[in-house]
Amino acid sequence: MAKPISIEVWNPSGKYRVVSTKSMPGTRWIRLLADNDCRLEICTETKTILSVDDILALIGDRCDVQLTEEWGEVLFSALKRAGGTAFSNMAVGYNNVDVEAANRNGIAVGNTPGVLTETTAELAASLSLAAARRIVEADQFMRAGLYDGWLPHLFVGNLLKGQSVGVIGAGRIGSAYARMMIEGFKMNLIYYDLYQSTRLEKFVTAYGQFLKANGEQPVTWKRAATMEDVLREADVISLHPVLDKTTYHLINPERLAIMKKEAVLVNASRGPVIDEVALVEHLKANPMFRVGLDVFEDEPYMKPGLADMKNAVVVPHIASASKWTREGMATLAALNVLGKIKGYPVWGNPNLVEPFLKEDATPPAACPSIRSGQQAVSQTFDI
Ligand SMILES: NC(=O)C1=CN([C@@H]2O[C@H](COP(=O)(O)OP(=O)(O)OC[C@H]3O[C@@H](n4cnc5c(N)ncnc54)[C@H](O)[C@@H]3O)[C@@H](O)[C@H]2O)C=CC1
Ligand SMILES: O=C(O)C(=O)CO
Repeated sequence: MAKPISIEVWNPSGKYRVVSTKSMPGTRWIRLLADNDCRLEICTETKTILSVDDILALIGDRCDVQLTEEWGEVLFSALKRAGGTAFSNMAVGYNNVDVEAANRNGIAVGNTPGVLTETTAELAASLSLAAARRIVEADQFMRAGLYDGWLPHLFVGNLLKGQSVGVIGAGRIGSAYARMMIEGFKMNLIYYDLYQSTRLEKFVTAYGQFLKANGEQPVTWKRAATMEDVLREADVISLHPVLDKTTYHLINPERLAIMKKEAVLVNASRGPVIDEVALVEHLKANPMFRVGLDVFEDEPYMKPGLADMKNAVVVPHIASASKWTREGMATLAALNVLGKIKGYPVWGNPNLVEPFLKEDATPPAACPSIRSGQQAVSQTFDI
């Protein structure tokens, strides 16, 4: 029998029981559930990743809906037995969710797209700059009291202006990142995706025309026929695909070998998109090659040797960590499960979630981004 697990309860007499495996930022998500006849139980365990037994104990013998954690057959069948109807990820990526198992158990699955697009892209841009200009190394140098005056060769890094920025996975976040690097640093884009990113292409064309009309060098875009074309040509490459079997170890030893020796590689998608053991070896052999990583293959751990690499900037999966975004993710996750309880229809476009995020407005009577037990959770829109 699983040991009891610490929780805080909101609206104890609520008709519907909603369980959250984490405390989430903000209070609107709590109010929305409590004000709609939900008893909300929030896990207050201090450990970060709950075990399956922990979550089974949380679900108990009656649970209407659930928010965020690793989910497969054991948990979805337990949620079904407890009368559950919905699960929502407090994340847009849902590789931690066995959607087929949810379908088999008739559990609707939600995620939180759109609200984290710019926040995540800004972190990827931050990692691009931090790696290109060796910010962390220089910071540590200063703090160690090693600076004793300006030197021509001190922490020389990479110029971005006029260089090539590569994006693999030009969806919501990849497109937002591309625009930041193009608008902000006049970089030229080369991207690879399974789908054409028409809106992004039109933006870059128009921006290039604007620059030319003002006597400046226009920026350009190119849709690569292969991923290798991006890796060969780009000076900065940022990874923004979903994690699935087609993108697992997408960056492998062979693809690392064809990248420029002084390239910058950024990953704010999922750790397993990169073969991290191969990356450590590549970083050791190529000191001018630099990486900026927000995610890791074996989170929360780094592969041996990565922590020692001066040409790596590493942060702990914080790409969506802005106040507005995290509170918005909590709101969307709560409204996904609340919408299922109320029998609301699915919102037409999960890319346009602003109507759900207005603090003092009543949210639309819809599920922001959830599919009934039979439909896929995520869609790819031409953004
Ligand atoms: N580090 C963090 O905190 C965060 C990480 N993420 C990750 O970023 C991912 C992308 O998020 P969004 O941009 O909102 O999703 P999205 O669905 O808008 O974009 C993903 C893109 O990847 C492309 N893609 C899929 N398979 C591919 C392949 N084999 N080769 C090339 N492109 C491929 C798709 O066509 C799509 O355009 C999420 O799935 C999640 O894993 C998202 C938010 C925060
Ligand atoms: O949204 C996601 O996919 C994350 O990784 C957390 O923001």
